[in-house]
Amino acid sequence: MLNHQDLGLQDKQLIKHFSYINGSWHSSELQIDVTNPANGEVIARVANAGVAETELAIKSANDAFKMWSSKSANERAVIMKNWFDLMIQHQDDLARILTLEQGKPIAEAKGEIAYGAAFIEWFAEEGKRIYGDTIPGPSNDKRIIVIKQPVGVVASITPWNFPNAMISRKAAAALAAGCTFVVRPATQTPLSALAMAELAERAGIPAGVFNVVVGDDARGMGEVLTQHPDVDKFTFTGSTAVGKSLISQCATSVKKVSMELGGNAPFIVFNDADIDAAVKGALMSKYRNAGQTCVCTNRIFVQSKVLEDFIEKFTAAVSALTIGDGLIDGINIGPMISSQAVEGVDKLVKESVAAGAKVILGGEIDKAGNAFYQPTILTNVTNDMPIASNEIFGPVSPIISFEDEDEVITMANDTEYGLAAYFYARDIGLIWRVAENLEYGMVGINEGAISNAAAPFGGVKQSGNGREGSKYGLDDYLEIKYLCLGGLDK
Ligand SMILES: NC(=O)c1ccc[n+]([C@@H]2O[C@H](COP(=O)([O-])OP(=O)(O)OC[C@H]3O[C@@H](n4cnc5c(N)ncnc54)[C@H](O)[C@@H]3O)[C@@H](O)[C@H]2O)c1
Ligand SMILES: O=C[C@H](O)CS(=O)(=O)O
Repeated sequence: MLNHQDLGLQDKQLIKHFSYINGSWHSSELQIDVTNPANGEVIARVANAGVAETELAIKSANDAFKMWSSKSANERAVIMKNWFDLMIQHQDDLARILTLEQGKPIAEAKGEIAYGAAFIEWFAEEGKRIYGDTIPGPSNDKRIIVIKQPVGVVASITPWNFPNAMISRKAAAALAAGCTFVVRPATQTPLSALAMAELAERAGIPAGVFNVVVGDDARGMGEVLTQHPDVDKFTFTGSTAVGKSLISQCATSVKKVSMELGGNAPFIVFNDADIDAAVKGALMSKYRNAGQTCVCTNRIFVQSKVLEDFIEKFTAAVSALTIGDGLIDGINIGPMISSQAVEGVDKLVKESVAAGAKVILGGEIDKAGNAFYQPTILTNVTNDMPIASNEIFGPVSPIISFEDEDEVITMANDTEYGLAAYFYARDIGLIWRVAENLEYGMVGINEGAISNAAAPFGGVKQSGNGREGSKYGLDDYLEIKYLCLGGLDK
């Protein structure tokens, strides 16, 4: 196992080995190995918390709620701004920790830290704008008043693909609203979450307000987080399959729920598109994090007149991508999270080739190691092939040709998912029709990078419910209370 010195951090105190509960670091007998997906090296061992520690974290959050929610929005904002400042101050170390445990290229990891911190900065301010209403009453002796209050204790489970930003996108909104927070991060990537807890403590976030429980008993810990009577709201980011199971668990106590789930993003190139811009946008939206993002392009639809031109330019661009250890500057494609993930992607490719798809680039596990999959392009793909109907979650671009607008809208919408969609066109009438007819929560128009803290991130259909980021992102952490003031005519 590497020791702290080998990890190359400026601030070695950012590597934490214990769950963070009620302002203290909690050891456990068993341990979990945290491995670098690029080479399989054990980079750290963390204590393996379980149901008991999860229950303790919820109790701590419940005990801290009155104190935290009674602070003014300004007081909470000052502390959250400290947290933001520390995240930016330690951006390089946090990014290195992230790449070591998750694999993404270091430049992307630095981008994720800035993206994650942006939610803390954004919601520190939004918390000051939680407005209510006064509504004209039905008679002159009554007044209707609406106030908004924090929902209470928030429990969450987050994925490995954005181990910093998926936590801060939730925790920042929760804390700004006056809620307290418990997160169980993915087992593969606990170090980023624990480093966030270390900086939260340094920022002055009080004990019990922000808690991180790390353990590999996902099911057992999940049952506590979704069913404990002191949890008022549950929020999850991950696959649709797991999300469905967690929603049903939350039903037992009618918890407030928000879900950020899977995707199957169409990327549509129309005849009048700027092809060079479309190639750039497709590269960004497809190959970020080796294709392991929920909003990654999953199907590329190209209108027939520009098909050959797009394929030629896109193939040249993808061929230029470099694959290797994410810690090496200039690497574009790092390892996937595991060799099992690679095998799953390779299976989709092979099954689709058997059904008639053609590999024009890549299509194999890379010589860099068994967790590396070559940036791949398939042509002659149809919408019903496995590579098109499944969320790939890997660096593979299936290209599907189409003739007209109605045909491509029908194909693009023919999925249970509805998270992100992208299209490139110039005709303003077509832009409005396509934007309104795509059944997705987020649509990039002549743009492949759409995620930012000011925008409402979320999906429709089986991609989830609720929104994270933007002025809408607080709604999931607030309850509306209606006050009816009577007897005012005396
Ligand atoms: N919509 C979004 O914002 C968003 C963001 C990131 C990832 N995702 C989706 O997440 C998926 C990839 O991430 P993943 O492989 O970590 O997803 P996953 O659903 O397998 O795991 C997500 C989290 O849930 C935990 N988990 C798994 N089974 C559980 C159970 N039975 N009970 C409780 N917890 C359980 C995991 O340990 C992990 O922490 C993709 O589908 C991707 O689209 C969506
Ligand atoms: O994959 C999950 C993230 O939500 C992607 S993004 O960084 O928010 O675009």
